[in-house]
Amino acid sequence: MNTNLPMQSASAQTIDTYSFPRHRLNLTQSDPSKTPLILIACGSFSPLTYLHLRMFEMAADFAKFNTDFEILGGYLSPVSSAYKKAGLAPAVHRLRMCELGVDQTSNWLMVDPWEAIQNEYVPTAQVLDHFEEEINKSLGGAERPDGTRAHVQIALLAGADLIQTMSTPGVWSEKDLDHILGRYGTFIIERTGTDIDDALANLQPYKDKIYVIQQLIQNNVSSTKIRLFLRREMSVQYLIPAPVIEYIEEHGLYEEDGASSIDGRGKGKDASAGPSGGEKTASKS
Ligand SMILES: Nc1ncnc2c1ncn2[C@@H]1O[C@H](COP(=O)(O)OP(=O)(O)OP(=O)(O)O)[C@@H](O)[C@H]1O
Ligand SMILES: NC(=O)c1ccc[n+]([C@@H]2O[C@H](COP(=O)(O)O)[C@@H](O)[C@H]2O)c1
Repeated sequence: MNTNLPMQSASAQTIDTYSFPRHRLNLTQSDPSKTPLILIACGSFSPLTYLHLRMFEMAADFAKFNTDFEILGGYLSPVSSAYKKAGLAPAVHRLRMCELGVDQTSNWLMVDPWEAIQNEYVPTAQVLDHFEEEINKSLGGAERPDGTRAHVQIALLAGADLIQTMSTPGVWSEKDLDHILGRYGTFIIERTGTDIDDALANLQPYKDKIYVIQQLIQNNVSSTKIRLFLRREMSVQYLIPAPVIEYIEEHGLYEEDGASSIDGRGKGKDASAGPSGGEKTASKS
């Protein structure tokens, strides 16, 4: 596979040296009757799993067979260290693991370090604005076969559990929800343990921009479970990309639980991870 490596590794970038990764971006439309689309997956990726990568492939198939979108690219945007969720490895490691995960396995996915390298937590609405700015303002959107330019639709790619949090009071501001779902839209991958109808019940005003994707082959892997396995010195082979496993071993990541990084925002998902897993692990089983 042509791995098409970036000019500068995402994990080596700083706020001062940042440049938008576009080494695999093909801003040329082949079907002008379709709307060009770029998918953005925001998350912890601590660590990256095969399901995080599969989400893009499932969404690409869904877009191809069920919508009038033409996918031109996909980005992983790891959250910054300021998120302080339990089990969150430092951003530089999560960026590198995401890069290692996509470099050898994909010819269209990229890792954008912009969100991860910020000193402050950046809400998802602003992350999507960053992509809008880079792709439509700086790069001028996509080129149609006749040479004219087309606006690229930016959309959030997420699992059903993330969408369910959109109905949980205090997690998302109304303004941000309206911005994300009203302006950009979202592709949602169903997830074991999350009732999709329940998750979408309060989001009906935005239903035209919410695309729900069934997992035809169910994969219930989560980063929480991977961290739990690693702490117990159990194998995670074939659950996450091999270069990511090597990187974790090399840097001694996830040897201890993330309890010390729990903050006051209820992000301590690992706090009760016992033999049968913590609260979040259990809900996804
Ligand atoms: N098995 C899965 N099925 C569907 N969506 C998933 C799955 N695993 C991760 N996702 C989605 O991937 C995105 C990034 O998630 P994140 O990095 O928080 O992964 P996670 O596995 O849920 O992590 P953690 O277990 O640490 O909370 C989220 O939108 C999440 O819903
Ligand atoms: N208000 C917000 O913008 C908001 C709220 C909750 C989660 N998120 C994002 O969702 C992603 C996944 O979060 P969790 O791992 O906490 O489920 C992260 O990228 C995070 O930034 C954003």
